[in-house]
Amino acid sequence: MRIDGRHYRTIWTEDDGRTVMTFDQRLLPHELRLVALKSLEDAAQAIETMLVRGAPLIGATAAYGVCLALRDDPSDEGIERAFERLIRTRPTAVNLRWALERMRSALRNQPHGGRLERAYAEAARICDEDVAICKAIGDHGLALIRAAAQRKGGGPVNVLTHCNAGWLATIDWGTATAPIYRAQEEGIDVHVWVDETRPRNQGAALTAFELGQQGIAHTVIADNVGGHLMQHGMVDLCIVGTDRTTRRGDVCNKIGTYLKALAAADNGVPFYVALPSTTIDWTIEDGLREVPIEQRDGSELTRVSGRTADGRIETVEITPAGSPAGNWAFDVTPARYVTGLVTERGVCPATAEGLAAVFPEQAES
Ligand SMILES: CSC[C@H](O)[C@@H](O)C(=O)COP(=O)(O)O
Repeated sequence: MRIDGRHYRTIWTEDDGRTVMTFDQRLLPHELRLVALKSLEDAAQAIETMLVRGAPLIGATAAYGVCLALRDDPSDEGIERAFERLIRTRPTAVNLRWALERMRSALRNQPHGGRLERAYAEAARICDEDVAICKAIGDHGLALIRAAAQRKGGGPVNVLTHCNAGWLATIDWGTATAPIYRAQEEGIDVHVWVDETRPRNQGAALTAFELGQQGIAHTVIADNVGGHLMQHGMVDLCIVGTDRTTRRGDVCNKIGTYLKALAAADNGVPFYVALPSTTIDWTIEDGLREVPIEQRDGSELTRVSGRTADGRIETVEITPAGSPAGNWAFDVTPARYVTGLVTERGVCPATAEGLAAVFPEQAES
């Protein structure tokens, strides 16, 4: 996707093909700062500090983190050390584990000599596949937006989204945003309600930024507005992403997603979740009991940052000193509130049978 007219992916290699480049998402939309990741520790800290974020991008960064680790130590122990360091960086997005396991099985039992090349090639394949997967999600989701446009028979299709499941969260295209970008290509009139997504404001900062850069009509709304808009017929469909979806279709996503799903169910608004197969955790069923929910520092809630009129980034306190803050970063939407899962192989019901029909080889393993 484009920033100031130039095409970027969110992660790429430069120079000798070994320096891993990304940009610091904590500074967007105010500054586009490119960052070179040069070591395992750089990659791990980029994930931990949310310099990069979003389930597929977390996975891809971890894959490159393994490559960077192998530059210092290509032994089996080196691979294990990298795995152990990276798996601890963030607990909820399952793409992290998926990417690390894939790297480990591509490298284990391979001669030490060619390991580094093999690692970089595998990480690049993970990225290329993610781009193709997101594009395919876009094609399948496009049919849903097209159908909404036909039902409506005029005026923009209003899509509500939460957090940033856009191209910044993936390698390119995004998951929830891919159908929107495809709709734009098809000339469908589309408008996006962008939940601000407190406390880190991924919607207000990142989704609004990327939609604006691609010329998509959008409006940023406070997190509590969506229900009101749905009651007044102002939302045609919701499309959100996910950090981990269980084999029976329970969806873990950014905190607040569940409340949007409840409001959508109460108002008969279709609620879709766009996801690559790499975000399905086939090892678990019950999202409420089995998905580890990240709890983050309360300061994310008690402080806000933004750019001042003279261009400085400032952080200010918004709560009384001493008030404790609870900061759960994700919640689980039970499958019964999900109208459909938009995957790279098509749209399916959020049920064990629905997912098994689309991914039979995974469901049986
Ligand atoms: C496609 S990324 C996963 C989600 O869709 C996204 O909404 C999300 O929750 C990302 O969380 P983050 O904490 O910013 O990494």
